[in-house]
Amino acid sequence: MEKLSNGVRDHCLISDYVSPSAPAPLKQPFVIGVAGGTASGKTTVCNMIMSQLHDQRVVLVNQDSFYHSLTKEKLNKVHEYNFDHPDAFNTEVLLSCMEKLRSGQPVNIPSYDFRIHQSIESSSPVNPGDVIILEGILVLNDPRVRDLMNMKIFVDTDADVRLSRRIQRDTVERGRNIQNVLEQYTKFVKPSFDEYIQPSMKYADIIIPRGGDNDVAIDLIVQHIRTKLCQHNLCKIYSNIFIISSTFQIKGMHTLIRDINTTKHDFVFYADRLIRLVVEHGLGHLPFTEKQITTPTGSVYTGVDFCKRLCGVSVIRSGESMENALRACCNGIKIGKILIHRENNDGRQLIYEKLPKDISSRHVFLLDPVLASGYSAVKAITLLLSKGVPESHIIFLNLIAAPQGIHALCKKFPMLKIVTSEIDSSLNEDSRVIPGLGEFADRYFGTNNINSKVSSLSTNLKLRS
Ligand SMILES: Nc1ncnc2c1ncn2[C@@H]1O[C@H](COP(=O)(O)OP(=O)(O)O)[C@@H](O)[C@H]1O
Ligand SMILES: Nc1ccn([C@@H]2O[C@H](COP(=O)(O)O)[C@@H](O)[C@H]2O)c(=O)n1
Ligand SMILES: [Mg+2]
Repeated sequence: MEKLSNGVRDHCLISDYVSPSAPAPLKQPFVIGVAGGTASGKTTVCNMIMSQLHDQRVVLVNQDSFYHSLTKEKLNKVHEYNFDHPDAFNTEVLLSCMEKLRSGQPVNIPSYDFRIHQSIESSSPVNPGDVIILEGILVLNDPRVRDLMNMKIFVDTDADVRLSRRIQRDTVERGRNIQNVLEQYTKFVKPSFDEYIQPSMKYADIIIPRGGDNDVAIDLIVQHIRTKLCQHNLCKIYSNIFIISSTFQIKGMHTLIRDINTTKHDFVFYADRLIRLVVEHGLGHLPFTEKQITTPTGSVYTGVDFCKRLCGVSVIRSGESMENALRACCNGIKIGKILIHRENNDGRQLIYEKLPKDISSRHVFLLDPVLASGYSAVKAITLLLSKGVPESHIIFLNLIAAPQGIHALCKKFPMLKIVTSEIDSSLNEDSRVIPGLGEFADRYFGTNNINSKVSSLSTNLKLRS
């Protein structure tokens, strides 16, 4: 009899439990905010990102479009107007447009003419995208706007460079003379930068020094957006794939475990941290019953009772690396094993299995850190089904999944749940995940040698002879 880490014994029937409402899959658009001082290169960076992606699922919204039009009185005293103060923008309209885009509705974004300080008649229709980039000097200043964002970027360019660019741009493109630009800069632009824009840099997840000159930063952002687009597609097609929400901590752990130069010690440490997160997320998909308890203050607390008829099944060898995390969360959990031999790219043979006898009455966590083509996983899941485990009681936990594997499993087993931490781009000709991390088991258990390091490098990079 097994015991969960809360010490409660295994006594409940699965039918006592209700299914949890599944955490919302990644269906809402991914919103990226790009802030920075005037002429730091925000518009240039966003245009570069847009043209590199060349994808209509990515839409760009400029905060400039939401400037209040100046009344006649204000126009007469335009040199006294502060265009760099938060009140210069109609943030209510910006928020309502962003909400509409986020909920999948098209919007008309106003067009603004810097020469006449007015919104002009024609507005631009913007279709809802999977990724929305919102760019402008103050987009990180207002908490309501900030809260819409999944990723915040600040373009940080030297003030002298910005001033010289602004003089150039505003005299050529915005109908100003040098005298106007300098006066406005000293009176309003610089003080507002110091008061509102510079302090908003602390909210940024990414700071891009040198703006459009920083090819490396732009490449990274483009790559990240491509990943998000791929995830959006898969999550739109399948409701049974769950990606743990990405944070820069998680991205950092992935960066370490994927790096060919990471030592075994660090690989194990960071893989273990990620595995623990995936296991905890997977546990959130188990059914539960409502439960009331009394606290030491004599008050009643209404909570939930975990499902206790669980087991793990690890796919030897790499799946064994996930056993400790599962044991740490579910004290005394039974863990079965499956050994599957890869015969060629698409052939898989079941070599060995040892599973709990009563597995058909348990919720099963299938453990394998990398989902590539899905052939091994299909073999493992087919075995579990043949033992009487209901498809809906299988939760497949892994760290990295390739789109091919997700398609294969989600199509064949629509009731199965897959919980992963990142979806990679594809498979190479050898059916290995790319960018991937090489042979997980070899790196985790320290059985890789220099030759295998070189061979994994050559499959990933195609070394010149
Ligand atoms: N890396 C760069 N090198 C040279 N000029 C640049 C660079 N980035 C932007 N510019 C120019 O500087 C001006 C301001 O850039 P822009 O992207 O409009 O900044 P922002 O939107 O932050 O105000 C534009 O005229 C642009 O062409
Ligand atoms: N009528 C206007 C409206 C705005 N400005 C200035 O534009 C700057 C914001 O645009 P960036 O592309 O430079 O980020 C802001 O600093 C305002 O001073 C303006 O001059 N006239
Ligand atoms: Mg701009």
